[in-house]
Amino acid sequence: MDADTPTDEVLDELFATIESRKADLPEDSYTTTLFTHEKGENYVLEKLGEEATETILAAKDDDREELLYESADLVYHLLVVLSMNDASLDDLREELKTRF
Ligand SMILES: N=c1c2ncn([C@@H]3O[C@H](COP(=O)(O)OP(=O)(O)OP(=O)(O)O)[C@@H](O)[C@H]3O)c2ncn1[C@@H]1O[C@H](COP(=O)(O)O)[C@@H](O)[C@H]1O
Repeated sequence: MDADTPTDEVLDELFATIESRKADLPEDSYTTTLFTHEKGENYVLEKLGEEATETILAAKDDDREELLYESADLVYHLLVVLSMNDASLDDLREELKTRF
């Protein structure tokens, strides 16, 4: 693995950014719009479902590039849902580790 290969730190950095957005709610932030939407958590859950559907369609189309794009959207929205429910990326890691 060369120095440019992303590591799991990418997820840590992303989750830290999401948590920062939740705390500060800066303007001009898509993440802020998710935390403050008038429909509340339901809006983010709808987006999560949309991204899951888009990921499924990309996989069915055998479109690797699109699959990765939509998978990234899906992971991002899932991390927002975890943050909204006061769960962390480490909590998810712990749950996954129990399944080894
Ligand atoms: N990883 C993401 C990320 N992935 C997806 N998205 C947003 O999620 C939205 C997805 O909605 P849509 O699917 O409708 O948009 P789309 O993907 O362009 O369109 P489709 O082709 O998928 O239909 C888009 O507006 C994307 O910009 C993200 N927004 C932010 N991040 C990360 O969060 C950080 C903070 O972002 P801000 O809060 O906006 O500063 C950024 O630096 C990124 O690291």
